Amino acid sequence: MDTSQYILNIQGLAVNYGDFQAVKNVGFDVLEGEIFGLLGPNGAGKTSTLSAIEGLLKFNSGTIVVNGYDITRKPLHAKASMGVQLQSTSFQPELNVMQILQLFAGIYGVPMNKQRVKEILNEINLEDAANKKFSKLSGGQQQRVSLLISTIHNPKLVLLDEPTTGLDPQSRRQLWERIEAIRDRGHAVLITTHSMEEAEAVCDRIAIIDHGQIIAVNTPQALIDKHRDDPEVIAVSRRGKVTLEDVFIALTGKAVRA
Ligand SMILES: Nc1ncnc2c1ncn2[C@@H]1O[C@H](COP(=O)(O)OP(=O)(O)OP(=O)(O)O)[C@@H](O)[C@H]1O
Repeated sequence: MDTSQYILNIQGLAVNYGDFQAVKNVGFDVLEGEIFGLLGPNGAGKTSTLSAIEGLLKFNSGTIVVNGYDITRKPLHAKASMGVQLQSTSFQPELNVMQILQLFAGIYGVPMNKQRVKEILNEINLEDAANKKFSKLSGGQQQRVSLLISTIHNPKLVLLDEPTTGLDPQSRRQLWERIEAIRDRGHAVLITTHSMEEAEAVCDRIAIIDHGQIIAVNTPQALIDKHRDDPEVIAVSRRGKVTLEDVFIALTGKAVRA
């Protein structure tokens, strides 16, 4: 495959906290125009992997290349190629949406006058929110604003850490459509989620990580097809239909993680 299609390439990634190996020899690629899901039980190593990609965490070995830039050797270029969805708590609650968008546009060096802010809020059906304080928006509206900010500088790679947690079904579906729209504009999207329904619905490919190691990478459907007849999958499947969640539980075990 033409390696220029890889927006993110990770090889041999290891993250240790003291003597504890949280991420072991992790490798995967995210391609231009795909939504890639990183799935795993609590404590599997998803956030550690994401933090390493974001340049927030010094990793012990391996390479991470974003848009052709090695995160260790060319951190500024690599970071400029990424958009990270910040948690709602990262925003100043006293600022209104217009001020927040202009603040982040300024940080990224993107020209953004009031007219442009209104236009992009219009695109996400939030035209009435410009003068509202961020803290007064609903959870779904806050997520839409933070998704918008993650793409404000048109990054090649967008990193979304559990973007729909806590949203009602309508807001969740609307956010899925927005994430797909980001993909369809040619961005690569890396998403973590605990919702297998979400992964099945929006991810083009997924990787399952457990105890710091990647144990499967494929399209959701290919993983279901590959494992549908496994005795462990049949044992956990409910109501006769094999889902991605059944495969996930069969591969990672039924035990609840601490
Ligand atoms: N700063 C730290 N110091 C020590 N151990 C840590 C630290 N951060 C994470 N860990 C441990 O590393 C492992 C991986 O954690 P990580 O947060 O990457 O998992 P995760 O897959 O994102 O989990 P979750 O789904 O619960 O968010 C866990 O066992 C966690 O307890």
